[in-house]
Amino acid sequence: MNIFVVNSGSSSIKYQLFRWPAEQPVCSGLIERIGLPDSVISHTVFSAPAEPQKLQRILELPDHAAGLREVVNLLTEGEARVIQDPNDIDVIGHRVVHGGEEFAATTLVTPAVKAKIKSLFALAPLHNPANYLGIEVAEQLFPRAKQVAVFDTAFHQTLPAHAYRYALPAALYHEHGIRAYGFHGTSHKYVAEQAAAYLLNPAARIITVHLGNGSSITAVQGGRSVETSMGLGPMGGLVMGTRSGDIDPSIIFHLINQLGYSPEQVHTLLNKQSGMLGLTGFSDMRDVGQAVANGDAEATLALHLYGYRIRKYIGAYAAVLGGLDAVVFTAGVGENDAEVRRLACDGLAFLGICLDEARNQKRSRSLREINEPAAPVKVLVIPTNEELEIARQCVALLTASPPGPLS
Ligand SMILES: Nc1ncnc2c1ncn2[C@@H]1O[C@H](COP(=O)(O)OP(=O)(O)O)[C@@H](O)[C@H]1O
Ligand SMILES: CC(=O)OP(=O)(O)O
Ligand SMILES: [Mg+2]
Repeated sequence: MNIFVVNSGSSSIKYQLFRWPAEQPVCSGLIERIGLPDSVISHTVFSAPAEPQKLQRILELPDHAAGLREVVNLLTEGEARVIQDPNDIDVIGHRVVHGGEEFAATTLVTPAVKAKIKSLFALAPLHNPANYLGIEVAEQLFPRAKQVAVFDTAFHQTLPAHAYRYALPAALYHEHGIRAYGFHGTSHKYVAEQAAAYLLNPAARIITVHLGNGSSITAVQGGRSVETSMGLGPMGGLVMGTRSGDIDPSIIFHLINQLGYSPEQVHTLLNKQSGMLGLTGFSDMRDVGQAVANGDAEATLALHLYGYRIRKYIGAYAAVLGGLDAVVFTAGVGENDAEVRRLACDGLAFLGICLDEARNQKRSRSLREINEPAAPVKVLVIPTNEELEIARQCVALLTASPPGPLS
């Protein structure tokens, strides 16, 4: 069975092709800068034991449809070809960021599911429109494939009401669904399961720290999400690449009433111009690190603010869990940035979190422990793999109630 997983972002598409049941992908890739004249496709074909074959193309991809069409060409034509025809794809797994309260699990895409995803555009404006477009384009390009939606919010549907409700008039929840939903659930679930297996403890109390362009932190107990830092939409909580994370709501009214911002301008400010970009001029943590190395005082402050926010949440979530077995760092920043991990864990020895700086500095692409050997709490770096988790969930859905032969 060929499963193609699509993770459409606002300006990028990540993808992997799996020939199930092998969990090593046949190929994977990333399209960046969609909509700009110099879009970049980085495509890798895996053919172990040979070295992976990598190719990169810079071309103009005006939109996601053009991007996915180019991927289909790579899959079916030329030197990197891995399938004969788009009809060889049996299943497409789509990452969908916001699923509201409707979707606690992976689901087949139907017109009603698409309508629901569309109705949530306003709550996840950087993500759901791109996810929706990815589904529409995939339906055209792969007409024979089953389309499956895997929601970032699904893993967090286990949050208790005292965690997901806001202290607002109750009707806003009952009539309008205003509550915390939580995001990056596929990633938090994937790394929490890896950590529990590593600890040989399915009941483990784990804090998973997903630090990518968007960032969030989750408290997991016995494999279930019990608290998470993002709320109604993917804006609250930690400091991110371009999003502010937690702010006092009175700032919004000050911006509008005193400084003349329109609601749209505030929205753009908090989503696209804040976070590390707003503080330093750089949204990419590698650029921030370089600025810090060059002695930039604002960048140094921003990095401390970023680490401090994570530390504050780790303390809070240790209290939520009533103790702690492991802290897991994952995603682009969490997996690669030793200084961020050091700042996030600084001063937490009283909770049993003691980093071993030599282990923290080591680089590796697999699960590793970075705590002092005798420390009571494991601190782990675990590479996330949202695409693999999405493929697994597609298989689980389709084999639970098989609608017919799959391949
Ligand atoms: N070697 C590195 N050191 C520090 N940060 C890194 C490194 N590699 C990647 N990153 C960070 O990871 C971020 C992207 O993470 P990723 O998980 O791919 O995010 P997203 O899925 O949200 O695009 C980049 O913005 C960059 O800041
Ligand atoms: C939900 C979210 O913030 O996703 P990403 O990190 O991919 O932007
Ligand atoms: Mg991501």
